[in-house]
Amino acid sequence: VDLSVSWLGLAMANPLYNASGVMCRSVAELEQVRTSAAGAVITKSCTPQPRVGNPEPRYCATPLGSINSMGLPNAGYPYYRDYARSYPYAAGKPLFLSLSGMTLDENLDMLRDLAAAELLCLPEVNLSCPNLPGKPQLGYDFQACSEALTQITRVYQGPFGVKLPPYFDQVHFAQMAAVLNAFPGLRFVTCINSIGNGLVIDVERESVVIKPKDGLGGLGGSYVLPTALANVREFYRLLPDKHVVGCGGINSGREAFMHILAGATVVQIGSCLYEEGEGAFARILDELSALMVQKGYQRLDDFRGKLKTL
Ligand SMILES: O=C(O)c1[nH]c(=O)[nH]c(=O)c1I
Repeated sequence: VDLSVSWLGLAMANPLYNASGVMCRSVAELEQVRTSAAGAVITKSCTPQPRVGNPEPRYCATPLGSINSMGLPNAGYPYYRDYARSYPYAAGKPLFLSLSGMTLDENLDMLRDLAAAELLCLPEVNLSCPNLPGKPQLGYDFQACSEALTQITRVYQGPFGVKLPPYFDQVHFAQMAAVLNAFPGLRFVTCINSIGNGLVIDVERESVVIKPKDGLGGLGGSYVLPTALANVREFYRLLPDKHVVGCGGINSGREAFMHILAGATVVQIGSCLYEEGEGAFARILDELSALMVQKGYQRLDDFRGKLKTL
């Protein structure tokens, strides 16, 4: 079967890569992804200066997924920009740069520099970090998103994307789509970021499992799959001129198939990659291929976006 994807002027051998935040904070980790079976690489969301992030424990895996309140620990924008400078684009795996400034000005400063650097990587602007105490998720403030995107498209004229939080209301889907459709330069949306502010409890210890925010953190893994699929399908319908990147709950070829059936052009793995390591890429791709063979599909376009309704 042919797992290749052609989008945004990029050619990918397969639709699978890491979700920002997982296996992507250091060059060593980024190289682990790049030299794995993954079809692309994305960096950890960054701020202009390095950040230590929240106190530990700040990540915990559970049978149904994960909870994290990392607090945007990262090596700082220059570190990732320099990686992007020396990145071997000719090897055929695109590089995405995730940006998550603490303020709009921080995002504009990073994007201005990125525009001037004329690199082949593509920005994914994070509108949805749920773990910065006192900071609301920009993605839930439609007016603020519209203003931010207006300024972003002024300083960055190239193709870019945004990482969205999950939405849970059809009016919100429509309102956010109306904001996003006003920006032709915005070429993709990544749905979804973790479901913010969940609470995991350890019965034996009668305690929360992560330190920040008295235990509140973003949920990932199987917990979020139906919500992720809903966000992919709704934005696939509402943003006809843009791509949707699927993220959330992909543990096997079956969930990757679901995301693509719902309309995703490419898909990212987070919790599963964190727990299993880079071998997850080859395993999931093999499972997706086997499923396609079973169903008689030759390529991803044979079923992408063709989820049936009743
Ligand atoms: O806590 C984090 O670093 C984090 N964690 C997430 O689950 N999503 C995000 O966008 C971020 I920036």
